[in-house]
Amino acid sequence: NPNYEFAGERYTLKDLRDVPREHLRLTRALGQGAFGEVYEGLYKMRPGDAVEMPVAVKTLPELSTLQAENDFMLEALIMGKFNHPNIVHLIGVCFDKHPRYIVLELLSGGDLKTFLRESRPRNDRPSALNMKDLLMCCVDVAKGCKYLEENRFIHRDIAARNCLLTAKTPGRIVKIADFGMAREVYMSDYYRKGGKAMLPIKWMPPEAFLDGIFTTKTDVWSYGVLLWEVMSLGYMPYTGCANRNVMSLVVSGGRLEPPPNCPSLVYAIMTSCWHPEPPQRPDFATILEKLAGCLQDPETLATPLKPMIGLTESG
Ligand SMILES: CN1CCN(c2ccc(C(=O)Nc3n[nH]c4c3C=[N+](C(=O)[C@H](O)c3ccccc3)C4)cc2)CC1
Repeated sequence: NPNYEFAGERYTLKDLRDVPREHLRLTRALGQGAFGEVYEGLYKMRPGDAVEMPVAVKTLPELSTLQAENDFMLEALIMGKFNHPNIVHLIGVCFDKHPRYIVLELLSGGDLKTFLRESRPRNDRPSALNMKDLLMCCVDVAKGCKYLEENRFIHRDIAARNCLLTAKTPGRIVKIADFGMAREVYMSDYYRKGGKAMLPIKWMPPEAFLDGIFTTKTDVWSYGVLLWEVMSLGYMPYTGCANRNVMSLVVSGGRLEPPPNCPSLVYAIMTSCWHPEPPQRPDFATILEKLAGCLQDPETLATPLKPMIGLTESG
């Protein structure tokens, strides 16, 4: 069993529950296969059971590089470490042979970015969402981020595309669901800087894309951009602006404008997450307090949702 060093701790595969392949059956590709190799499946927890548990199954293509194998395994090890209602739960792995499977909690509502875009008000249907719905989504993600912060885990890719919903209907819960594998979905969100890994520049603070410095305050900055994504109902940040222009804009103090009708209390949280000095950015406990304040402010809650008009945006 290879050991893995991560965040100062040692992991081995034996710590993960082994799911017998014969107790698992894949039923359909999820999200029109948009998420690469992720399937819905049914898992017979105990052989004699009549009931089968719906699950999501991530598969590793048979022809994968050793690096991909390791990334896949590391993702399972990382997720196996977490136990929080706002982080997608790992059920187990099938690593005995190819194709390798990671078996995860099924979230049937799809990703947060798609959900927001689908929820934009249309003339035939005013938005199904209100400000409270949006703020509750933000609270869920902040709770997941606070848990990661407490566990000294730096996510590095907090964004609406990497969050999933249990359902689209009220009572929905948002969970952080991607630890490095979902990025092929929104490739345009990533930028190849100097031939190195693809970087989500529009979600990164200056110290990260300039000096490769990642701390929990990196995730705070990204969370501020996620707030903007939610309040804009799923727009691409810095609409129409190329990544390298975003870098120079942000370095010289430029920031995202408030989305239309964004309550000032919420915009104030975003801008606090985008402080140039990492230590000056709030921690997630503070962010949650500020969000609680927004949820108790009648004027904020009464703000109607209005999508951005004018600029068409990509992605
Ligand atoms: C009409 N709509 C069409 C779209 N539809 C969907 C679309 C996608 C999903 C889906 O992927 N659900 C997942 N549940 N658990 C995991 C999932 C993905 N995981 C992963 O680990 C993926 O890598 C991942 C991670 C973060 C974000 C996306 C994908 C773990 C569910 C419903 C609902 C009905």
